[in-house]
Amino acid sequence: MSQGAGQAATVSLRNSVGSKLEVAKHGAHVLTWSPGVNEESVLFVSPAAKFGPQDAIRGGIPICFPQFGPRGALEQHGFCRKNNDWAIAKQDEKSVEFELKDSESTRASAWPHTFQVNYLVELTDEGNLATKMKVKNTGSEQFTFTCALHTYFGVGDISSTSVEGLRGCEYEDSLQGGKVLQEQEDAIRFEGEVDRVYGPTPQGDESGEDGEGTAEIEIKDQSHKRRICIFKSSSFPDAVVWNPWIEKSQKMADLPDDAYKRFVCVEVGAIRQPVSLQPQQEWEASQAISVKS
Ligand SMILES: O=P(O)(O)OC[C@H]1O[C@@H](O)[C@H](O)[C@@H](O)[C@@H]1O
Repeated sequence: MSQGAGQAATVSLRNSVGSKLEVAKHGAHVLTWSPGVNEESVLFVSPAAKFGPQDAIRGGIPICFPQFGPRGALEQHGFCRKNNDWAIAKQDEKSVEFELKDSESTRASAWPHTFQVNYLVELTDEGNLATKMKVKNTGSEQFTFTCALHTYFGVGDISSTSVEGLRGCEYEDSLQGGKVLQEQEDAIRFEGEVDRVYGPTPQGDESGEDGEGTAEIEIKDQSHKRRICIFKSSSFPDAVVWNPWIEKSQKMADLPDDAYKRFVCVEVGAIRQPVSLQPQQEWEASQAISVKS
């Protein structure tokens, strides 16, 4: 455990070809991921991010659980991302698994259930970032939850960035009070604030002919001349596309006013249809991210 991003206690992983990543114990929050030697992190972390015990870190991969956004009685995006009680369950050179169980404070919240979340973060031999989230109902009553891996992807310039793979998909437009629309475009481009929950999104094919599969969603970043490929399991049926643009950025104390130009959030999750777990039942979902030029 060391101090990363200036202030957070972190775990660092590095593979034999020089790929590396860093995860803060606070929130089991992936902060940086560099797929190649001497490459900058693909993930955006705000230069004004806060790392205190009560803060949600602005950037990287916050875990939204057991509530996505304002869809329930809890605070926005649930209590996991601000939680300091994550323990390290397992760790080796390539992976680290975090574990969070219900505590006095979670039981006193508007979601008072008995649960266990395990979150595995792995650096693959190819330098890709693979994550797996497991939720177990360890109590004696059924519960429901929504969740997301709220990834902030760094881009060279949001104006020459597009998100692809969602054409034909239904989405709730948060900027129009959740109005349900259907995506007409092959490429979602950014000329203002975008805040949408797509779902269910089309499934990709991890075993494609070239052995590399077909990503569900791709971010095309023309400035960096790269594509970020997002693979997700079917238990993450939904995907959020979010960029705050200028006015919202100006209102966010932990984001410089012009920082919206340098990231896009594509967040895989189980959002539109809450997941229901019976006592002792488990749920599991995964995401893998790779970068191609
Ligand atoms: O400021 P927060 O709580 O981290 O949320 C950031 C954004 O997170 C996104 O997931 C939501 O769709 C947006 O509506 C929200 O503004």
